[in-house]
Amino acid sequence: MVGGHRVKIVARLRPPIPGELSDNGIRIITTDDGLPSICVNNPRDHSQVFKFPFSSCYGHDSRQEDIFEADVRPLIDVVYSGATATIFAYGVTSSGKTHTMQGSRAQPGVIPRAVEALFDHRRQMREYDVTLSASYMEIYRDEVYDLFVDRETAPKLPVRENDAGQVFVANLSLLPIEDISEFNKLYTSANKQRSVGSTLLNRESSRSHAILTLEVKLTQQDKVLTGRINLVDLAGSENNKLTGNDASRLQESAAINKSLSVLGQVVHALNQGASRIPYRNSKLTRILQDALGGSSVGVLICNLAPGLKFRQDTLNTLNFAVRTRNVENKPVVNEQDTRSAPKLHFSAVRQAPPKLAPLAMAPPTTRRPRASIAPRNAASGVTSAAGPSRVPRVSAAFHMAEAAPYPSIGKRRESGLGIIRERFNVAKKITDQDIDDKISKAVEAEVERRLKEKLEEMERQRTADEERTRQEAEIADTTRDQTFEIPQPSLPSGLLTPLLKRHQDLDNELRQRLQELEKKYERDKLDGDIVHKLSPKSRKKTGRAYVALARAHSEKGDLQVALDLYRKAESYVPDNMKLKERIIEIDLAVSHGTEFNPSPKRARTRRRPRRTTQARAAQSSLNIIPETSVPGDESHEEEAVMNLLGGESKDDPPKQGGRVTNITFGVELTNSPSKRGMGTEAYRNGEVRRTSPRKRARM
Ligand SMILES: Nc1ncnc2c1ncn2[C@@H]1O[C@H](COP(=O)(O)OP(=O)(O)OP(=O)(O)O)[C@@H](O)[C@H]1O
Repeated sequence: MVGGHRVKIVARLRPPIPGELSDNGIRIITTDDGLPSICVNNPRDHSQVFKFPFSSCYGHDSRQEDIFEADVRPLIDVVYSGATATIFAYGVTSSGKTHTMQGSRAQPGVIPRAVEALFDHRRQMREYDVTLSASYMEIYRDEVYDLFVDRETAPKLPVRENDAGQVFVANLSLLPIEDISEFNKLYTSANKQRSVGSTLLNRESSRSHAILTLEVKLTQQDKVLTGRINLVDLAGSENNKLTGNDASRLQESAAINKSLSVLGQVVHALNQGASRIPYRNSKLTRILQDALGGSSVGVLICNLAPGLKFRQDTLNTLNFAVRTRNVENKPVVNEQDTRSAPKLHFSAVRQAPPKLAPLAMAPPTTRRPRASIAPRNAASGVTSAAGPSRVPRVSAAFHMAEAAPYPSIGKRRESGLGIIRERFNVAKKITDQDIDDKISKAVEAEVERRLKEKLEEMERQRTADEERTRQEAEIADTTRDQTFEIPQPSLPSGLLTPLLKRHQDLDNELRQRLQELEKKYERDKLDGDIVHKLSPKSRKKTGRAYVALARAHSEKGDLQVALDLYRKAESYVPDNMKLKERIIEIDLAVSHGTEFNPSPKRARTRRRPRRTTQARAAQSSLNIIPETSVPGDESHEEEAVMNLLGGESKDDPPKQGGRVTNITFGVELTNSPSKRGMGTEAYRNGEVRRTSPRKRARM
């Protein structure tokens, strides 16, 4: 064990991009104790400034190398010591995550610099035999794809867990890399496969989470140290009003927002010391399990976008960062004795799981076709089953070297499975078919074992519940028997009535208890999935119910309970920005012990009548962008949200008669000259957006 390690937070503010309006609403200052802080004006009350101190904060003029040298290079030593490090870039769409991680040819980001540093370091490790390998996956709409496999044929990869509880992506390629130029070729080609799309906020917006893993294997006699660095470029959270997403983008966006919302729930559960951490609620969190409360050294780079339109997202990101910095990991050194079976890691299949090693000795059995092998046969004319409908990157933002066509990479393009085959062939001189059989059998056995375990666990639970119920029934029976043993004729009339009534009550109680147990059993079974099993309407309804409950608690001053309930609501309506806003406010009020003043519940507003074509034409001739004209607009959603939260609006005047309120984000509250009134006119891409009549009426 290397020792407890908190996730390190690095904040980076990008410069305004051409055509984008900027203001001084987000700044970096250095506090008296020398810590840099991100300062953000409250978007709802410009007289408030929120401060978020982090160990590293980078302004719009920061250089790629500044971040790398200060916050990433130290991790290279960690990797060479045999531990795992994970760096993930988090932030709203277009905040600069891909720029920070990949960069461009002129400004290479964390990834190319890390690769260079890993190769540089290798030269110093003369006493070891060092090999470097890479795997690269993307999580697109909650499915995992191998970016080193042609995207037309890439199958969805399953996420599994080995006996040691390590999560891994089965059949993910782990390719050896000899030098930087070889990596560049692979990486450039793979990036072209990544799902990207154009939105109003980003011409090349990542529609998936991408995880590149670089693995270093240090061999010295019988010992093998395995260090890894996971470099994660998360897809950005999206406000569909700003992105102008169409229907297909909306689905992608929902998947992105959902997985990021689960990420937030995982961090929250870890902070609360919860017994159940909802890692399994999304593939992203399952795969990042090791980096969040696991055995990896973690660095979170929070990318922030300037400008008023991103202000709420910035606060969401910073709030997530504040919560994440409390997550503690327990890094371990991955050392193996080569005489024993190697361990498995989520990113690697080249290492056979412990169970696989002895299988090489077993006699060959009948071959079973494996779905994951199908794409490998694509070259020989065999097409795979329906592939993912992903959007290819039209032009990779990152071109470190001229892309080489895959065939030139030759053997190194072999999948992890292929590498296992190759190794076994050398060692035991057995056929591909034998190895496929053994691997299939091992995987099947593992799946069967897990299923059995799960069923046994459920059975144990049911038996325990039944036993309890039986005992309760016995008590009830005893009571009844005793009741009937009493010689009735000798009793005065009316004496039995209370006893019989009690018996009746017990029966009812027992029946009720049984029903509760059944419900609980069903609930437990559904727990992880329940949100996804509900229809959108039911999700909204449930979310609304939680919000009502949360609101009642917050009005009573029971903020912690209210916060938990709001978070519960968020798992049902993860896209609800208003709800996120409320969570941040209460979270900060709870963590700083300050007062929270819930706004009064507003009466439901009547829905505006649909605009006619003529009205729309008249509006467009005035060149005004009405709020409801944004493609993919969800004004009805917005209204539901307002109902959900009592009908507040971003344009609401500050509470408490315009005085500075005590809602403190971050650590400290300062006053700045009031800029109130700015919120009455919204700006988008330089065009003035007229405030809607509905909002004007409210102001
Ligand atoms: N620090 C920076 N300096 C200069 N340009 C930047 C910087 N950060 C981001 N940009 C530019 O901003 C735009 C958006 O950045 P990028 O694509 O990296 O955002 P993103 O967070 O990855 O977005 P998405 O989540 O939509 O993929 C790009 O044109 C990028 O070149």
